[in-house]
Amino acid sequence: MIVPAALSQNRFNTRWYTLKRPATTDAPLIWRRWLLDRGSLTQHLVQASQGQFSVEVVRQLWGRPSRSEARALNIDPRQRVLIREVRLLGHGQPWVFARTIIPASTLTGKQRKLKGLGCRSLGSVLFRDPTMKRGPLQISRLMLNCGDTAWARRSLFYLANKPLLVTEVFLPALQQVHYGNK
Ligand SMILES: C=C(O[C@@H]1C=C(C(=O)O)C=C[C@H]1O)C(=O)O
Repeated sequence: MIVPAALSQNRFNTRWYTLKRPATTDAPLIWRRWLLDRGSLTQHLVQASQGQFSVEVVRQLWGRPSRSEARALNIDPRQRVLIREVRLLGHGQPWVFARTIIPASTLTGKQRKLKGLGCRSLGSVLFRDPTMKRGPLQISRLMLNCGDTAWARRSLFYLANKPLLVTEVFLPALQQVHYGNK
C-alpha cells in the first residue's frame, strides 16, 4: 500500500513551497499541468481514464493533524479533526493518494455532509458549491513508503468560509498516463 507516511507523521518534516510563478517549479512539463491546475482533479482523472475512474476510501477517522497541517489550517495541533484518506483510481490503478483534513468547526450546517462522502469524490461536492474558494497551491516532493518519490500538492478550500486542507500525491502509475492537450 503506497500510503505516504510523510504526510501524517511529523518526523518527516515535509517542506511545502508556494509557487509564485508556475515556471519556478522544476517539475517536468506534464506534471506542471497536473500539479498547478486549480480546477477539479477528479474531472481531469475522469477524462484521462475515459470514465474508468473510482474513489477507494483507505480510511476515515477522527484524529490529530500533523504539525504542518495544523499550521496550514491555523488550528491547534491538539485539535481533533476528521481525516479522510483515499486513493483515486484510473482503470483500477492507484493514480493519486489524497488526504483531507477537516476541522470539526467546518462540519456544520450544509458541510456536515462531508462526513458521509464514502466513495463519492470530494471534488464533486467542492466544485459544485457556490461558496467554494481555494487558497494558493503548495508543492512538495515526497518520499513514498515504497521508496519512490512523488510530486504532491496541497491547498486550503473554503466552503461558507470554513476551511479544509486537501493534499494530493501523484503516484508513479500516473506517469504512464498520456493526458491529451485538453
Ligand atoms: C478536491 C478534489 O477532490 C478529489 C477527491 C478527493 C476525495 O474524494 O477525498 C480528495 C482530493 C481530490 O483529489 C478534486 O477533484 O479536485
